[in-house]
Amino acid sequence: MSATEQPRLTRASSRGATPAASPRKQSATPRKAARQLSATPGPSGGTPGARGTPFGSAIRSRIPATRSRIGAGARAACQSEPSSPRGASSGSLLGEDGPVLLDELLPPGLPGEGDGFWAAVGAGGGGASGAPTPSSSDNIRVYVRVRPPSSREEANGAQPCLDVLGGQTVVLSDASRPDPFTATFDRVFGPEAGQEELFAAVGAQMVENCMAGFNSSIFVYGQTGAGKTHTITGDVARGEDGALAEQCGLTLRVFRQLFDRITDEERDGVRYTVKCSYCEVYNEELSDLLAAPGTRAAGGLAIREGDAHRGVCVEGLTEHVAVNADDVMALVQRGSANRHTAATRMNERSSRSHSVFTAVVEAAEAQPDSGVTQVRFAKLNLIDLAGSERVGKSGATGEQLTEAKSINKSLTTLGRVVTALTERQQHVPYRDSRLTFLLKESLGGNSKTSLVACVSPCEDSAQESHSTLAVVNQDTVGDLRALQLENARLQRELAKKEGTVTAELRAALSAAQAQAAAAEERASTSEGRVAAAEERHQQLEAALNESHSSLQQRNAELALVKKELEEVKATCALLQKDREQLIDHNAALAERVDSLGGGLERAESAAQRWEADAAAAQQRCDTAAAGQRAAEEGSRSLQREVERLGADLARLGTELQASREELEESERSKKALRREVEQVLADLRRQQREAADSAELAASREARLRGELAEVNEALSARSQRLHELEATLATETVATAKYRKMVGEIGKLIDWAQSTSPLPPVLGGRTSPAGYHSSLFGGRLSFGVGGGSGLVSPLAEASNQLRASLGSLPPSAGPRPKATPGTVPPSLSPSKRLQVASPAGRTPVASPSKFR
Ligand SMILES: Nc1ncnc2c1ncn2[C@@H]1O[C@H](COP(=O)(O)OP(=O)(O)OP(=O)(O)O)[C@@H](O)[C@H]1O
Repeated sequence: MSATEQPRLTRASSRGATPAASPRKQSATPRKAARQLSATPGPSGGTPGARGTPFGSAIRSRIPATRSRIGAGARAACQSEPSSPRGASSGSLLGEDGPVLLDELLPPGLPGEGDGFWAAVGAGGGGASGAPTPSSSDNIRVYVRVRPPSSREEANGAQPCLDVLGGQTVVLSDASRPDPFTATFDRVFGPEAGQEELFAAVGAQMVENCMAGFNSSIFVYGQTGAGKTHTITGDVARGEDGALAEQCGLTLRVFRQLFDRITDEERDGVRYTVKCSYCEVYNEELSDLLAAPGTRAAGGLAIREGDAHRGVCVEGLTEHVAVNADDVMALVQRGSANRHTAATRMNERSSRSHSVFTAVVEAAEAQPDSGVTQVRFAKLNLIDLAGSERVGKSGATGEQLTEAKSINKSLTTLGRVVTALTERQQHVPYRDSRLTFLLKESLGGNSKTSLVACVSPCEDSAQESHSTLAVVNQDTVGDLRALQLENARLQRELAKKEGTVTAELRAALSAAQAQAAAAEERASTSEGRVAAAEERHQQLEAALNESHSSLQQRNAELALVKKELEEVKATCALLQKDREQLIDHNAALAERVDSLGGGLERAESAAQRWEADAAAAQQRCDTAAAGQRAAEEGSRSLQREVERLGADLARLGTELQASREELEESERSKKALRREVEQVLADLRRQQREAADSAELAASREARLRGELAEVNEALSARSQRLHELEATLATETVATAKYRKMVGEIGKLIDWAQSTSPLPPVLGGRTSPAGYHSSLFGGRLSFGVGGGSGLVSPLAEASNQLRASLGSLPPSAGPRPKATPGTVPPSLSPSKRLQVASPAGRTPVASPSKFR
């Protein structure tokens, strides 16, 4: 097995797998080998190799011869297309910056359009003179499929322009070029070829490649409406009995066979897991066609270059475990419904994106001798490329124009990548487009690729068909160059070997000649000896000839051995690496086995259960991932809610702070108020105490006053009695006083009369007095005061005045009250008058005289 054919056996299982194929795996059991060898023959007659040696030695051994023929054919093809110089017949496409010619999409530096850059395929034929030469490549095979004319084309009376010759050659007769264009491929399928035929030739081989551990891809390429989706997907409806529809495409057929093979292998104790993903590249954006609705990442998914084991990975791309072909189809149908499609002039439902359906097939096999579980991975990609189109013809504008530019750009990059790979250039521009970066592992290295170029049979699509056939053919030059280099190297090696062999032969010849000379010398001594010498000479000559031819044979064998040695060395290097890893792993395992001891068996059976659970868990994981994404969305909206609540909270916090301050302020005022209230209460209590004291005082004063009043009343009643007595006396005396006054009055009158010059005496007691005196009824004071002598005051008046003085404020006696003289104050009223004058207006005097009444 050559280094490039090393199956891609990658990661070790968690229980200690060997990362690479072990020698045991490569030399399949007779049963498996028989099964593999009996698989569908390769498209160009090759038989799939035994397990671990796909595209077996039969194919490999005939490659050099075939290649040299391809080289010659290709050169002839390139030179025999004078009628189609670059650009002259190219269709106009639209590049990033406007219309570009089709041939500008071809890799630079290549000769004319007869060159192809897809794989080591048959060279483009050189028109009538071109001798089509089929070829095969280990890693890339190119097929052409010519679809039947569509009803639209038939209705338009379109003329056919393609002929298929011998199953490998296609001849395009285009009115726009004088000579027909001829190209040869691994296989050409005519309009009559059905889906099953295509699968048998293309799909079945890919399944075998995948089962042998190679990354395998099928691309469908071609003009829009040429039949790519029909070829890769087709009609996925199933009959009532579960039978496939006649027009069912490659995908369902491939997976049906893959699961049949898995079932077979599982009988031998190998456990398989198939995880599928489905994505599309649309306008250079990668999106998951199986993502739950509403979870598609804006701006597309990111592609990362993972570690050596994981390779390229797409972040966030969902993987779905499939256990049979129906599961796969359900996924394909679900994803296809999410693809970007649009109605174009060429196709009612034209795919506007590149879609990549990937199944990662994982095989885990426990090694009975070591207990190590070997895990192998292989990827199977089914790629439906968006249709290349001539913008002018398709009439694309706006969004469709952008799509067309993006599609054409990524197809150009795909071509450049393939060229770089086949020319073994140091830099391969994988990263120039999403599609090539995504498919990095499936394009280079050990991967096996089949390309199906789809073309329309009708003349109105002749230019597009010509472009398609030219593009898929371009790789011949790369392969030719590689072959030329290889050829030169072999020539140099042969020359070197020939030099060595010639020298050896010359040495042998001269040794033989020396021997012959010696023999001749010896023979000359004797006749008999001469004859013997001659015989010996003939023998030596025969031996020399024999050794010469044996040397030539050895030389040829040496070249083969050397080549094999190189392959073996490369394999050994890989095996050595694997061995070292295995040794490391075994050491770790041995340690683990020691430590696990008797628990190993239990662990093994538990591990088997875990493995069984793993698939279910994976499915749960997928569901959980979808759930998680939904939860993330929920969490994002919660986050927004939280932020909104946060803002509310902040606002409430501010309000709370303000309220707190207000509260503190009100607390302070409350405290002040409380203090005031306490103060008021204290005052009140003090006043109450004072009031109580006052009340007590007042009560005692009242009691005292009451006592005094009682005493006064007593005294009053005594005095009243005395007064009554005195009044009685007064009454008596009043009468006497009246008489006395009358008498005094009359005396006064007499005095006045006596002092006057009046001759007539005053009337006294109703009679005229001689001195003109008269009686007057004026008060006693005047009467008593008249004359100004106290000797005139009666004893009664004096007693009355004394009584009044002792009573102070007593009201005038019930006796007759003297009339006031104007300008004087009656002495009986003066005390009360004084009190009233001293008190404020409207107020009751402090000591009411009422109680003394
Ligand atoms: N080999 C075939 N046999 C019968 N019908 C076919 C065949 N190839 C294509 N068709 C029909 O032609 C039409 C266009 O084919 P399809 O959609 O596969 O084209 P396409 O290359 O995928 O186009 P686009 O790039 O626009 O998506 C479909 O109706 C399909 O059924």
